[in-house]
Amino acid sequence: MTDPSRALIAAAREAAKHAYAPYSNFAVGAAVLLADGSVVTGANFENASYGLSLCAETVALATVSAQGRFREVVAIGVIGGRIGHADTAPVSPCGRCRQIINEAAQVGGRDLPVYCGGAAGDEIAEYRLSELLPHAFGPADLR
Ligand SMILES: O=c1ccn([C@H]2C[C@H](O)[C@@H](CO)O2)c(=O)[nH]1
Repeated sequence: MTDPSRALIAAAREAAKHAYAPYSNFAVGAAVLLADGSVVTGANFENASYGLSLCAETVALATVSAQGRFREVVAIGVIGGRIGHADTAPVSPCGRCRQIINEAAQVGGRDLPVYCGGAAGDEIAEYRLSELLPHAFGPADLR
């Protein structure tokens, strides 16, 4: 497969248009690439009870799971930035999302590439999940 980073960042930016982020005013989009080439997206979903807010990566991966496709994840793109600004600094997944991405990585048997971008601009930072979450706790620990 050709490098999917640009397509995933573009899909994540499209998804971020649907962020529900009236409290932080920070819109995040995530795009999950599946093995057959299809892409599932999500955006952050905030709540008046702030701590209940869900991140874009979590929303996207829960949607993938609800489609019965959690084992098929091959890469993830994430973007974020302040609403109404063209922020270019790449946003990388929060700690909780790294743990959730790790679940997909472990059940799918892939050290998932995570592409990080800003709301605008060409900069893409590329990581592997094992770099973002070394020595992770995961399914193997429960065996
Ligand atoms: O990896 C991240 C980090 C933050 N957010 C959201 C949570 C909150 O709605 C807003 C500001 O933290 O960004 C995500 O969606 N993903």
